[in-house]
Amino acid sequence: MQNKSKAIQDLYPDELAHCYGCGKNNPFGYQLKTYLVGDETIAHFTPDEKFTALPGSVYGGLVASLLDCHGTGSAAAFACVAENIDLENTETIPVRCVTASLKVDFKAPTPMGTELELIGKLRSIEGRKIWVDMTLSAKGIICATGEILAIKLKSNV
Ligand SMILES: CCCCCCCC(=O)SCCNC(=O)CCNC(=O)[C@H](O)C(C)(C)COP(=O)(O)OP(=O)(O)OC[C@H]1O[C@@H](n2cnc3c(N)ncnc32)[C@H](O)[C@@H]1OP(=O)(O)O
Repeated sequence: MQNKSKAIQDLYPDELAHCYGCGKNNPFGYQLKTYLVGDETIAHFTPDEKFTALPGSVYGGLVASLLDCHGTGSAAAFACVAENIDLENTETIPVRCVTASLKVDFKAPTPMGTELELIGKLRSIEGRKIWVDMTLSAKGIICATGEILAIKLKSNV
């Protein structure tokens, strides 16, 4: 697999870049960015206090939504690699992945105001079904794990 200097979400065409979690064209959203590095994907996000659950820790819905968008971004990246799409030399990708299933396990409180690191690993690709395993960590401690089943849409709509 290849190293990637551009986020996979920045390769979505403009009309599909409004996702609240990861769309580069949504000024109100998180604009999460997933990078392919070797055979893994990586993303970072630093939550602020509006995402509070218990004082000092992050609301689980945010954790789930970060895993959701990192998962679909990772699935799109892994699908592109499997299809020999050269991510380094393209402006937009033809692959669209959406979440069919997302499982989150909360392992430890996710701290507020600390950069979170999301890592994705491809488990398998079977036709249009792409499974990705993920971790969300803070300062090297795994706060949550996620498993996503992303489905590659049939058309490019
Ligand atoms: C491009 C920018 C993307 C940004 C995305 C950001 C992340 C998101 O939040 S996406 C939004 C949340 N997700 C959605 O709204 C998706 C809603 N669901 C759907 O649209 C459809 O159910 C969809 C597209 C997932 C699948 O529909 P369709 O394309 O008709 O495929 P379908 O034939 O039903 O399923 C394909 C395969 O997946 C399997 N599958 C589908 N859903 C599930 C599920 N929940 N669990 C297990 N397997 C499933 C099916 O059994 C089938 O398997 P097989 O090929 O072996 O028979």
